[in-house]
Amino acid sequence: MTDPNLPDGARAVALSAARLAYGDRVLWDGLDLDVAPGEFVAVLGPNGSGKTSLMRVLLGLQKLTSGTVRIAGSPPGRGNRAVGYIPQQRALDPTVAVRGRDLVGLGFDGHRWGLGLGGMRERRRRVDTALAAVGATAYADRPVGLLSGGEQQRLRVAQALVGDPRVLLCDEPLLSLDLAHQRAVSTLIDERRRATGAAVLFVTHEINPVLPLVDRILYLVDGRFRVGTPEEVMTSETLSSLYRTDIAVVRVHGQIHVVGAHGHLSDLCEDNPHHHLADH
Ligand SMILES: Nc1ncnc2c1ncn2[C@@H]1O[C@H](COP(=O)(O)OP(=O)(O)OP(=O)(O)O)[C@@H](O)[C@H]1O
Repeated sequence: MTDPNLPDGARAVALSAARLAYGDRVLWDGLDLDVAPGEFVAVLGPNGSGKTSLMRVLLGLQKLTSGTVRIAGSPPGRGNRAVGYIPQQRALDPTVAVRGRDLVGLGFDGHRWGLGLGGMRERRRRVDTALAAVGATAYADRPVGLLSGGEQQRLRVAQALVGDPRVLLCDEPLLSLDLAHQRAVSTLIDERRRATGAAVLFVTHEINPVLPLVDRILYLVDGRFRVGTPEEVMTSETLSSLYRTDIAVVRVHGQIHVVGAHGHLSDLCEDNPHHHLADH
């Protein structure tokens, strides 16, 4: 938990009394969330509960209906370079001819190095390092449209990391990656937050692949939410109260399984990784 006496700039993310509504539809209200540097917060919830909308608020693409939001002490938006973003996976059109290396370079542009010779050299060095970190060096010069979904996703991770963000927003970044690359990408994100103190907000439908990394969970359901450690949030009592129905949370071999009493909770999805493919 963040020290309440910390100044705003010492918090990676500070949401206070945040409310987001589209017309009559309230996605969340009274949301207070301080994320400390280096903290890993998983954002969970069924389809439509407002996880991506939260990312959009933190990116400055969506205004809060009321309340305040600060990223590293400043308002979110284009001028705030503290944020790296790994968007939801969407396959790129095969005709996209931009090279992976250039895609990653976009994540660096606008940073403090300028375009002088030294800046260009630094840019190249950083891009090479980021490409190597995600294992994408071998295909960095190929057109991204021709790469597989998993290869494209690894480039997006490199793009988000190349600018050394203080906050890393990840919207289901493991989707479409095979198990080995899921591990590689989660390890990379984890190493980065430990090395640089970047805070991580990680939207996911599947908590188990990242459970060992998670400090706290923000669980959103139908306008209600709970923030706490996995031990506090992932309990039958808390989830039953959030979903307003009987839910059993079972821990098996260090994994968490969520079972709805009437089998209608596929949206919970820890046991059903396929549901969201239909939505995006
Ligand atoms: N600009 C908008 N105007 C009106 N409604 C919107 C807008 N953006 C999102 N919504 C609605 O807000 C709700 C939350 O959407 P959001 O994408 O944040 O959910 P999510 O939790 O990320 O869902 P999923 O798990 O399906 O990705 C949805 O019902 C969506 O239709």
